[in-house]
Amino acid sequence: MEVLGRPAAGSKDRGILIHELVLHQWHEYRYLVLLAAVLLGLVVILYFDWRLRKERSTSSSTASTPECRTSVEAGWLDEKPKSTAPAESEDERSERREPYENGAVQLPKVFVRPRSGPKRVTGSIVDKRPKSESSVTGKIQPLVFFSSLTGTTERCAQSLLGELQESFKDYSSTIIEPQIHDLSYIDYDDFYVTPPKSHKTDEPVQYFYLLLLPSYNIDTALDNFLAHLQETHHDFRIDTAPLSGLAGYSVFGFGDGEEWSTEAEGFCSQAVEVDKWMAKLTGRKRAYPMGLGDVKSDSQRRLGEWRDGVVKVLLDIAAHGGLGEGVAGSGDAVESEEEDADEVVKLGTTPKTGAGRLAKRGRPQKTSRVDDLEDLGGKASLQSGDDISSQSRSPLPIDFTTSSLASTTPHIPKAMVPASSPTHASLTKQGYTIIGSHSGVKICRWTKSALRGRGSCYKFSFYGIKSHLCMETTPSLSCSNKCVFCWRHGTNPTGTTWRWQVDPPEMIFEGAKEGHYKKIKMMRGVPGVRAERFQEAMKIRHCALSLVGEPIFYPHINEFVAMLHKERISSFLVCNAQHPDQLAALKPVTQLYVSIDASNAESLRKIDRPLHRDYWQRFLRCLDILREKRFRMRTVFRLTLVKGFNIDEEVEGYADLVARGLPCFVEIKGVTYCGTSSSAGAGLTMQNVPFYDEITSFVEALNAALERRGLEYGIAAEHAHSCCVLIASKRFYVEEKWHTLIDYEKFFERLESGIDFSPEDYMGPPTPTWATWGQGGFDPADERVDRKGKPKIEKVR
Ligand SMILES: Cc1cc2nc3c(=O)[nH]c(=O)nc-3n(C[C@H](O)[C@H](O)[C@H](O)COP(=O)(O)O)c2cc1C
Ligand code: SF4
Repeated sequence: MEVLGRPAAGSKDRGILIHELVLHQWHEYRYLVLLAAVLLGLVVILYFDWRLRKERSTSSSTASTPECRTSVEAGWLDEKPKSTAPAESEDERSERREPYENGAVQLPKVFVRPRSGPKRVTGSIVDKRPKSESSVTGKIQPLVFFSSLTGTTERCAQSLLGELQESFKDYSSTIIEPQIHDLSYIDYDDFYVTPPKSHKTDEPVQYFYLLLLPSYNIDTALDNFLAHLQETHHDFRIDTAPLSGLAGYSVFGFGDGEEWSTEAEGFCSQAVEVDKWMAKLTGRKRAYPMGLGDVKSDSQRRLGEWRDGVVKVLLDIAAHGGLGEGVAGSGDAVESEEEDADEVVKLGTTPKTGAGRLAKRGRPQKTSRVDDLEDLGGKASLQSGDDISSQSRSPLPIDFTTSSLASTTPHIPKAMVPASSPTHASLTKQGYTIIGSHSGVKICRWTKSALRGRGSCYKFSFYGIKSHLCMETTPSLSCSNKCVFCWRHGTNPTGTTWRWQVDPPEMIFEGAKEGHYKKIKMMRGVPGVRAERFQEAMKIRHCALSLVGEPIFYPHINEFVAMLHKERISSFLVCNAQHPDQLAALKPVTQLYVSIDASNAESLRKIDRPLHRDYWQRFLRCLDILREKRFRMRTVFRLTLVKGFNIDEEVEGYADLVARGLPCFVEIKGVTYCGTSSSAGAGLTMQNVPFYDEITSFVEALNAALERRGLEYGIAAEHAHSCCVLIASKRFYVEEKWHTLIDYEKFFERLESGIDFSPEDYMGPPTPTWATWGQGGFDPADERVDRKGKPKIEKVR
């Protein structure tokens, strides 16, 4: 082993020698080596720096997105060119910058210097909000919105408008004169889905909404507004904050502090809710805190304070181009946890969470869709005294097609028209008898006229219905339209879904008959009432389910109609073509109408002002359903002509609709002007009522258009006195004579037989000659009188 160790010892000595030599050299030259290394490093750094400068000055083609700009870089990019070119104006500069903001022009690539050590983040927070959200561009247009039932809020809104106009008159370069809108008469889609479009394309405008709202714990139009805000927020097709383009908004609520002393008890509860939804829809752009005023004490003072605050904010936005951080008193856009808490309900926590929270406010409690159904049925049975099994046997045909997940349907359904409500008072004043909580009955002027032997309405001339034997009623005072010609004086409840307590059909039927007979009896002492007619009138033979509202909206409409038929009362049911599912489920009635108020979607939107967004699809589906039903019951299109709305150039469109629905009859009628403030608010005046000549010209044109399409129709009858003409299918033209009358006895016989039957099976005798086209349509057995009761000579065309 020693022999082997020798060579190893020699090589070790050599290694030590080399090591010592290197060490010696290092000590000798170390300063020189270090100096050379430092110099080399400097040269390398200078080289890269030169390369970078050269690249910056020549490159113009590599991309960078605006989001990538740090504040320093942004400063560099926006720096004025150091050339000798003439100075740019601000407009020119903004024009030059605009393409960067659009991302249309590509910016020079920013060189990122490699760094050693931990990563350092520099620059300001990148604002990813849309431009419209973070700053105001162009002029500001304040819009005052109000809702009012008894006029208080309207008056305050009008004077606020004047004060705002005065405040901003010297700021016309930045603030456009404020405007006012009644929430009952605007199309929500125009203002509350996205902000309105500015008419002046050259001048960008941003809107500032000021909402003045009362609160009602009964159903009013405000419930629809709230439902619209909620549905818009939850609509999966649109952004959850589609109003973020507004410059800002603020709400002022009016309430009664004596009755509802605290917010928890419901003081200004609806204004509070609107404010909450507006915060969501605008992406939290509450520009000034909500104001609340007690109409019994401090509302004027509070409104004044709120107005001053809002004016300051508006001037501030106009001056600084945005809400900024420090608007006095506004705080954060979220004023309470409520706005977020609601999201929790939406995302699926138990409905009780939301219910408890909202109950605090004294407003309807949110619940799930399943709860809505069960509760509605359950409550209905409790209300009516029906047993639970009978309720569960007949589920309510509620229309959920437009209801959202977080429905506004109250947990405890409210009365549609409570006895204490202004709607009740208004309808009673108009002569309606309110039955239960959602139905009404009224005797019409033709019933009174027939009792006095002064003529029946067109239904006698066309179908053989004597007006004094006819009851006009509706099981639903609510409907899903806001027609410009509606008689309801704008106060009635409207809704896309049935969300009220449900009265049993027996109660409505008994109540309607009682109310009708009571009114007939009141005619006993009226001069001219004929004894025999009075006697006859004490047995109702016909029922027009058409008064106001939407009869098929009532969940038990089929049961109600069956009760009429059981007592051999014929049924004429008019619906507004907005509820196809209910229409499809409707069992035979004597005559089924759909209102055809326009020939195209745009015109229908203007005249019927439907609440359903898919109103036109619903309308067309109803026509298809009517077409299917045409061999099972008499089907009718009812056209109500309103001059300036739905007559001009619409003949061909109406003819197309007839071709689609193939109704047995088409009734064409001129609108009746009811002279209410609501019709005036809708832009309707006496000028919109067509003359009978205009009606007849339209009818002739429509008849010709049907003929051109090869459709077998003809003008069958007229009743000039009601401005009404009947076009009928040739199915009712037998042996050279129109047979538009109905054989009611045959109708009941067929119905009771349980065997399928068609309209021809209960076709009556020929239409009387005096009622046919060209004869005027006034029954010669009656006496025609003028408004003062003086005999009048019937003019025959
Ligand atoms: C039937 C009815 C219900 C009301 N409900 C409430 C309510 O729940 N909370 C509230 O603060 N005020 C309530 N009020 C008071 C009104 O909001 C208040 O009178 C308001 O000024 C009415 O405004 P308007 O005249 O513009 O319709 C109610 C008033 C009535 C007649
Ligand atoms: S459908 Fe009838 S009740 Fe409803 S708004 Fe139109 S006219 Fe009035």
